Amino acid sequence: MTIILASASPRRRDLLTQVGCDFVVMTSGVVEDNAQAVPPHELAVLQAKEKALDVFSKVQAHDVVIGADTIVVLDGQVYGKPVDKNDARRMLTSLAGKEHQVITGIAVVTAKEIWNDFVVTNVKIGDIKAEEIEAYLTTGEPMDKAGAYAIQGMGALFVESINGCYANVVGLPLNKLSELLKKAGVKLL
Ligand SMILES: Cc1cn([C@H]2C[C@H](O)[C@@H](COP(=O)(O)OP(=O)(O)OP(=O)(O)O)O2)c(=O)[nH]c1=O
Repeated sequence: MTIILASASPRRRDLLTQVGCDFVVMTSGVVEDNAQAVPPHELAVLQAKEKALDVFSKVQAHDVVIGADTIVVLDGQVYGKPVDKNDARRMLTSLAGKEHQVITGIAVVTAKEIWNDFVVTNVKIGDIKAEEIEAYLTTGEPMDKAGAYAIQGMGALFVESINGCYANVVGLPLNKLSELLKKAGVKLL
């Protein structure tokens, strides 16, 4: 049995490595569509499942595949990764001074069953000056992150408080993952 992380995200690799998991990475060919007409938590779960199932179709039947999808939700509106600098500017401007939700959908797929769930973390962004947004954009950090910020990077300068799982914001809710892996018969400890 091999544990396979169906993700191109370096953050997810780091988080899984942090908890001593022995795994390999295979990226899925799934194209995300955050405009689908389903509630945000369902969207995250749906896309996590799609990524995991796509990879599962290419591996051995006894393997275990983990997929995840992280989105930012502000007043019911879903923010994925920004398409360009203008999009990132728009996201950061609207997140400033408000609380939003970071939702990660997670799926663990085996030949027997698909276990899936999602985790919500509330994040309050403080007031940000326009010039700070411009300076942050020049770092390039926002571009591959949902909501255009990275709590684990310079984006931490904007985060006033969080309520909930930190790893969930970075892209992989480790406590929830452990719960799903146990159901699939995989123990990390
Ligand atoms: C909010 C936030 C998101 N992110 C990242 C985590 C995810 O990599 C990314 C959300 O995009 P995702 O579409 O969830 O993941 P991905 O495209 O990077 O990787 P894959 O689909 O192959 O698994 O945003 C941070 O790194 N820090 C943060 O604070």
